[in-house]
Amino acid sequence: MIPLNTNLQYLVNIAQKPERIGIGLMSGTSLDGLDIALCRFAGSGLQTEFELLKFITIPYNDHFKDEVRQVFAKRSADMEKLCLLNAYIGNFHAELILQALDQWGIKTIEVDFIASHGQTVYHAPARAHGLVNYPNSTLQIGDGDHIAVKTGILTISDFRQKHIAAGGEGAPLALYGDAILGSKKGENRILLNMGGIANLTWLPGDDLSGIICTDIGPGNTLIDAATKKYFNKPYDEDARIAYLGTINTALLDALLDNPFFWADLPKTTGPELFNLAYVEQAQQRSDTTNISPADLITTLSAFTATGIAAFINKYLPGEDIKLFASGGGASNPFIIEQLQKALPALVIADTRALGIDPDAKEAILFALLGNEALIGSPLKIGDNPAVLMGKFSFAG
Ligand SMILES: Nc1ncnc2c1ncn2[C@@H]1O[C@H](COP(=O)(O)OP(=O)(O)OP(=O)(O)O)[C@@H](O)[C@H]1O
Ligand SMILES: CC(=O)N[C@H]1[C@@H]2OC[C@@H](O2)[C@@H](O)[C@@H]1O[C@H](C)C(=O)O
Repeated sequence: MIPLNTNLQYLVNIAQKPERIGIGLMSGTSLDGLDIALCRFAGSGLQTEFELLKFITIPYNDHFKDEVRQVFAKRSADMEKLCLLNAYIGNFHAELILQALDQWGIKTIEVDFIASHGQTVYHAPARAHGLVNYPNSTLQIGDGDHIAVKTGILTISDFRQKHIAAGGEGAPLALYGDAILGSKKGENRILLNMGGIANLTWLPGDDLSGIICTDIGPGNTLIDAATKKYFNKPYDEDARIAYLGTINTALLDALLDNPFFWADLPKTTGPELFNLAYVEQAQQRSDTTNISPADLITTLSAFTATGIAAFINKYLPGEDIKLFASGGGASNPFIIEQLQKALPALVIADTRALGIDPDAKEAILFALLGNEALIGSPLKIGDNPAVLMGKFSFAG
C-alpha cells in the first residue's frame, strides 16, 4: 500500500483521537475584534460532547478597522487593498492566536486544529444582487494557509462556500451549532444572536426537522455606525445614549419598510443593505432628517428590537417558548427591554442559561464546524444543506 503523506497521516491521527482540542475564530460584521474560543470536543453531530476551555476577544485597533473598512461591504474597492488584506488578515489572526495561547500557557502542539471564519468583506445573496446567472455569493478573507504556516496548526477555513455550492446562501451557519449544542427535546427554543446582523434559530422541542435559521435584519450595525458618526464612540455602551432619546415612530416605520422584511425564509443580509445610507433614505422618506442624534440612536435601537419582535410574532407565535440571546446585542439593556415589551409571553434569557458564553457562541460554532469537517458526517436537519464545510490548510 502507498504510505500516506504526513498531512494525510496527521488528519487520520486527529480523526482517530478520542478527543480533539480546537480553536474557533470569529471576526464578525461589527469589526470589534477577533473572538478566539479554545474548545474540547469528543464525538460529532448530535452526539457531540463539548467544553469551552478558554475564550478571549482581542479588540482590533483603529488602524486595522480603518484598513478593513476600505473594502468592507463596498460595491467598489481597491483590488490591491483586497489582495493585501487577504494575506495580512491571515497573518494577523495567526499572531493573535499565538498571543492568546501564550497568555493561556498553552503550546501550539496541544491544539489539533484551528477553524477560522475569516473576515466577511462582501455578502451578495442572489435575492440582493438580482443578477440572472450569478449564484448566491459571499467573500471571507484572511487566508487559512497563512494561519496554518504561521501557527504550525492545521487550519480549516472558508466554511461558507460549500453551503452556497449545496444550495444555501452561505449563512447563517448557526443552525448546525444551535441544533447540536442548543436543542432540547420537549423544549421550544429560539436562539437569537445579535451581532452586527441579527439572526435566529428556531428549535422546536418535538421535531428538529421543523428548524428555522435565518437572518432577521440589523443587530448593532446601524446603532454602531450612527454612534460613531454622531458621538465618536464605537458603540452605545449599555444603551446610555438610547435611554436619553425617544423613539420616532415615523422614522421607525420607514426603517421597517423594506422588501427584506417580507422576503421568503431563510434569508440573509449584511451591512451592504443595512448601512448609514439606508438610514438617511428612511429619514428623507419620513421627513425626520432633523431629529436629534440621541433620538436617532434610540430609534435605531428600537428598530433592531421591533424587527426581531415582528419576525417572532409572525413566524413563531406561541406561549411555550424560551428565547436565549447571544452576541453583543444581548448586553444592550434597551434592546432586551424593548424585546420583552413586544413579546410579553416569551421567557427571555441569554445563552449562559444553556452553559454557552453569549460572546463566545459564534467562535464556538466555527470550532464545532471544524470538528465536524474532521470527523462528522453531513447533518440533515430540516431543508438545510447537508454538507461538511471548510477547506484544509496544512502547516507543512
Ligand atoms: N455593553 C454593551 N452595550 C451595548 N452594546 C454592546 C455592549 N457590548 C457589545 N455591544 C454591541 O455588540 C457589538 C459586537 O457584537 P458581536 O461581537 O456579537 O458582533 P459580530 O460578531 O461582529 O457580528 P456578527 O455576528 O453580525 O458577525 C458591538 O459593536 C456593540 O454594538
Ligand atoms: C456573511 C456573513 O458573514 N454573515 C454573518 C453575519 O453575522 C450575523 C449574520 O450575518 C450571520 O448570517 C452570519 O454569521 C453567523 C456566524 C452565521 O453564519 O450563523
